[in-house]
Amino acid sequence: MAFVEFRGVRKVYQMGEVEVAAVDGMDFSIERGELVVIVGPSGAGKTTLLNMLGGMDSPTSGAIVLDGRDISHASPKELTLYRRHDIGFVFQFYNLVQNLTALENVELASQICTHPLPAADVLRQVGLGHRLDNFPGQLSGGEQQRVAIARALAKNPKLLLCDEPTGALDYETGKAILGLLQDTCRDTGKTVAVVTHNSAFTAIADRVIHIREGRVAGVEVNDRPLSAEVLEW
Ligand SMILES: Nc1ncnc2c1ncn2[C@@H]1O[C@H](COP(=O)(O)OP(=O)(O)OP(=O)(O)O)[C@@H](O)[C@H]1O
Repeated sequence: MAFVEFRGVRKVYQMGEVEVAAVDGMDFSIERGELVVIVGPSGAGKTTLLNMLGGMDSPTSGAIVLDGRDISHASPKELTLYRRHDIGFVFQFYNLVQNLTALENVELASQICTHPLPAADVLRQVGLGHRLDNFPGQLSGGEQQRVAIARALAKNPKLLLCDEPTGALDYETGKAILGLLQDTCRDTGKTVAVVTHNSAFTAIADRVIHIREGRVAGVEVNDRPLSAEVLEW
C-alpha cells in the first residue's frame, strides 16, 4: 500500500437543487518521502482535495488513506487529532501570531503535539538561526514563510501539505522557498505535497498529479527532478 492513497474519492456539494461534484472520482497514490506537486487550473478541485487530505473535510464517498489509516469515516474528534499530529500545514499567507517571536510561534505549535522537534533546531534548519527572537513584523515575507514551514515541521508530521506556498512571494524568494521544501524532503525524508496552479513547479517534483474538472488528468513520475535553484518560470 502506498503512503497516501485516494481511491474513488468524491466530494459533492448541494447547491439548492443542483449537485456540484468538486472532486468527482479521484484515484492517486503518493509514496513515502516524495516531493509531490498537485497542479491544476482554477476550479479544478485543488482546495477541495487539500481540505480532505488535510482532514478539514470528509469525502462524500471513496477512501483516503495516510500511512495505512483510512480517514474517510473519521469522527470530528479523530480529524482534530489527525490535523494536529499527522499533517503540517503551510499556506500562501503565513498566519503567524504577530506578538510572538519566530521561536515562540514555532513553540506554540509544538506545544499541542506529542513528539515535537526542538523549535530552535528547526528554525536553524530553515536558515533562521539568527532570527529566533524577531517578531513577524521584523521579518521579510520569505523569512515569515520559513517560520511557517518551521512551525509545520516542528510538529514532526507525517505529511507536509503546502497550499500555494510561494503565492505571496516575489520570484527569487518563491524559488528559495521551493528549494527549502525540496531540501526538507531530501534531507529529512519527509513527504511533501505542494498544491499549486503553477505548472512550472512540476519540474522539481518526484511525482506530479494533474487535476482537471475534479478528476486526475494524469500522473507523472520524474526520475530526474530539477533542482529548485535552476527552475525558471
Ligand atoms: N463549498 C462549496 N459549495 C459549492 N461548490 C463548491 C464549494 N467548494 C468548491 N466548490 C466548487 O467546486 C469546484 C472546485 O473548487 P476548488 O475550490 O476545489 O477548486 P480549486 O482548484 O482550488 O480552484 P482555485 O485554484 O481557484 O482555488 C469549483 O467549481 C467550485 O465552485
